[in-house]
Amino acid sequence: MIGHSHRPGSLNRMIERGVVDAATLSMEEAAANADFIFLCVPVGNLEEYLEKLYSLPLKPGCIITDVGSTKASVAECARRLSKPDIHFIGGHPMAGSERSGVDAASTLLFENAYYVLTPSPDVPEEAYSRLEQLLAYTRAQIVRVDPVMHDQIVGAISHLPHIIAVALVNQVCDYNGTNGLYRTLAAGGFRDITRIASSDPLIWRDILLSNRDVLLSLLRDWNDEIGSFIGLLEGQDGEGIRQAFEKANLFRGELPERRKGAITSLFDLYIDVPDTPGIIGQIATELGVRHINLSNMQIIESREDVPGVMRLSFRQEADMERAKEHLDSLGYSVYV
Ligand SMILES: NC(=O)C1=CN([C@@H]2O[C@H](COP(=O)(O)OP(=O)(O)OC[C@H]3O[C@@H](n4cnc5c(N)ncnc54)[C@H](O)[C@@H]3O)[C@@H](O)[C@H]2O)C=CC1
Ligand SMILES: O=C(O)C(=O)Cc1ccc(O)cc1
Repeated sequence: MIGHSHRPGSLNRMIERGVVDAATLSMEEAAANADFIFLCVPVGNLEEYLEKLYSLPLKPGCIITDVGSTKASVAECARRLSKPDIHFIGGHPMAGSERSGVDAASTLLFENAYYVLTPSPDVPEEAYSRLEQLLAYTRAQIVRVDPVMHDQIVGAISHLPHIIAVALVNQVCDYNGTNGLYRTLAAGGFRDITRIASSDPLIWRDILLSNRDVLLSLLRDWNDEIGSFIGLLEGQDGEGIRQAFEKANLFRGELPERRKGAITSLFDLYIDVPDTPGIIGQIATELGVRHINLSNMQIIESREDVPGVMRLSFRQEADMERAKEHLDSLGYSVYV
């Protein structure tokens, strides 16, 4: 497997982390003789990369795919460029995080996640199954979807929530300008539900612009939803509020529980610990020596001399379970 990046620093990190066998600054060199080419650049750079690739003498039968978060624009570009012996199959692994760069790479990232493929009708079944077989190594579940429908669905379940998270954080940030207590008290749950607001600004600029029409329509619907809450409050309509929560509870209760989705869930453990100096380091070391990957840790109540509750967040359920077992055995009170 050959990695290509335009940044020399990334090449060393790819090799050091064992993500690729060889790395090069030359796209031509990386693409020559490839059976599969994965484009993992921001959505706004996909077209320029596709154009460069289609102008090269690629291996006949080569499959080009991408991992971009929108699928309609790249599908349209590939349709325009199409060549008989080169097959483009758009892809979107629906897992990831707010982190970026090769240092965020993980072999388990796509395990049990949905991986959407959006082949155009003229892609031969033989080529589609070759890509499917390769992706089987990620242990993701492949789902075949039309690119336009993909953008509508992912717009609603991933892109719109990112906009809402950013708008919510920015609204509170503006209030905080007048009274710094907003930031202090926004610890905990507010931080959790707005995690995705920390996503990479340039990656998300491209995603939102690429899915602009879908998002404009979704945002108008969002305005209506918020407008209806304004109406309920203005009319002091308690029954309407109850019904809105009940409808949401019902639909949310039907969501698949422990499955990776377009927005990654974290698996949390809570431990009763005294808030003493060094406690965070002590627990992190315990988990580190057992190679248990921790995503985040936080003391929720941190007044001096009062027992604190520490929250440990894991990206993998298995890591959370191993951590619980180990910390239990050390005598900590651990809650899921
Ligand atoms: N972050 C996530 O969780 C997910 C991201 N995606 C998609 O994956 C793609 C890559 O995103 P991430 O891996 O998050 O970002 P990343 O920042 O880790 O990777 C982007 C790569 O593109 C390179 N790059 C940036 N600007 C470039 C330019 N002008 N020309 C050439 N290369 C350039 C960067 O050097 C970097 O190697 C995006 O299309 C994104 O929509 C898809 C699923 C999940
Ligand atoms: O941080 C998260 O949970 C994400 O939302 C990750 C993500 C980002 C972009 C995608 O197209 C899919 C998943």
